[in-house]
This record gives sequence, structure tokens and C-alpha cells, in this order.
Amino acid sequence: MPASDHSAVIRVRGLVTRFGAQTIHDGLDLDVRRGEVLGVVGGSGTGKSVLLKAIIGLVRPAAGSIEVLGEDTATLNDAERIGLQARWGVLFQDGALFSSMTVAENIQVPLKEHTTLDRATIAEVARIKIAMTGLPPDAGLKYPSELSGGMKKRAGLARALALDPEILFLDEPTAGLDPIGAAAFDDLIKGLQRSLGLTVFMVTHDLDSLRAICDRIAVLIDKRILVDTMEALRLLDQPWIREYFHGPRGRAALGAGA
Ligand SMILES: Nc1ncnc2c1ncn2[C@@H]1O[C@H](COP(=O)(O)OP(=O)(O)OP(=O)(O)O)[C@@H](O)[C@H]1O
Repeated sequence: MPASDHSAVIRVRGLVTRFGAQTIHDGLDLDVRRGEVLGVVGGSGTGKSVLLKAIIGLVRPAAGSIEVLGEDTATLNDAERIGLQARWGVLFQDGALFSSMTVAENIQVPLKEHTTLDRATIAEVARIKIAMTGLPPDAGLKYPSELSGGMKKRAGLARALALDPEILFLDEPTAGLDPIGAAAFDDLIKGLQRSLGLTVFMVTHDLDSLRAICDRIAVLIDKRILVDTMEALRLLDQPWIREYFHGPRGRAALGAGA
């Protein structure tokens, strides 16, 4: 494998984000490696979603730099920004589907926005994405209100994959799913990540997901990030990490030896 395959596809340096007087991140550094599944964890309100939004340009940093796929996101003009956005897909927590559109129409939105493909090809791509995410073929004709929670997530994932992105951002993908549905969704993400060579940035609270599919884990603590493998992080003597990995839920998810 060439050395460049190990290079960071997301490089955050000295990130500071603020809302009014509240500082969310203060000098945060993070590298996300090409082809890895990175799980992002941390206590409630520590800034996991804000970090995701800062990386995809929905929150403007007060200081620091964010490079995605080699592009410094602060210096892009509109055309460059749109070009970069086409190289990642995002699945927000609730799926964020347009309720007035069918699943197929939802998936077609980014294709219509970012490509010059004809209607028949766009419809065919949408059909492929529906199949890839394990939805039945007739799901394309359904409206979001007619879908179960798990199907909504799959439809959101199909839309996130519409443009064959290099990076997939997931915000709490298994939240609200029952354990069997969550495990199936984890399997789907891991399978797609492997077959498509995706880099996955996944905000989650779900210890089962972390164990099942993440290569490394980033922990938001004190407005910064600690990143390592789960095995290495679990050895750290840090109060939140101890509680998270060695508390009752951590022990249950990680096995009796945790
Ligand atoms: N648009 C906004 N305006 C003002 N404050 C915000 C905004 N977005 C987020 N915040 C604040 O930033 C902090 C971090 O929020 P964020 O949603 O990133 O937390 P989180 O770590 O994802 O939490 P959770 O696990 O509970 O979802 C919170 O205190 C939140 O209230």
C-alpha cells in the first residue's frame, strides 16, 4: 500500500469554536486517516456534533485550521467548496430526509445538484443506492413518514452515498434503533466502508458500535481530543474514560474482562 494511503484525509489543527461566551473547542488537533472508521465519543455537550459541523463547514471556527482531502476549508471559493462537499456524505441523526419527497427523490437531490447526469441515469443510481443500503426496491416510492426508524436511517445513508463520497460523516447513526437494528446498521456501515474504501467519521454513544466497527476512537475531553485504539484508551487513568469504558454499560459491551 503506498504511503499516501496512510495520510490524513481530515487534519484539524488548533481548532477553537465558540458560541457567544461559551468555548466548545480550544486548541483541538485531530487527524483522520484514509480508510479508517473513527468513532468520536465524549460526554453530552462536549462538542462532538459541533466538531462534525465545523469540519463540513456548517460551523465557522474562531481559530485554527481544518483541511479536508488536502483542501484548507477556510480558503475555498464557492465553486471549490461545492466541489469538496461532493466528496463527502453526511448522515444526520434523524436522517434529515425531505418529508415531501419520496426516498428515491431524496437520493436524487445531490445527483441533480452536483452532476449533469440525465434523468434515467439518476433514477438508476438511486435504485442502486437503495439496494446497497439493504432497502427493498419498493422503498424508493415511499415517503419518509411511511418508513420505520431503521429504514429512515438507511434511506439517509443511501442519500449520503449518492455521489460515491470518499468520506462518510455519521452523527449518532444507531441512536433510536433497537439492539438488533443497531447491530445490523453497524454491519452495513462496516461492509460499505470495506467495499467502497470509505473513511468514516462517526459520532456515537454506542459502545457496541465502537467495539464492532471502529479502528480508532477520538474522545472529546476538556475541549480537546485524545485519539487512540480502544485497547490503549481503556488503560488511561482519566475519570470520564474510566467511567465510560469500565462502568456497567462499558463492561457489558466490552465483555466481562473490561
Ligand atoms: N448553534 C448553536 N448555538 C449555540 N450553542 C450551540 C449551538 N450548537 C451547539 N451549541 C452548544 O455547543 C455545545 C456542544 O454541542 P454538541 O451538540 O456538539 O454536543 P455533543 O457532544 O454532540 O452532545 P450530545 O452527545 O448531547 O449530542 C453544547 O453546549 C451546545 O448547547
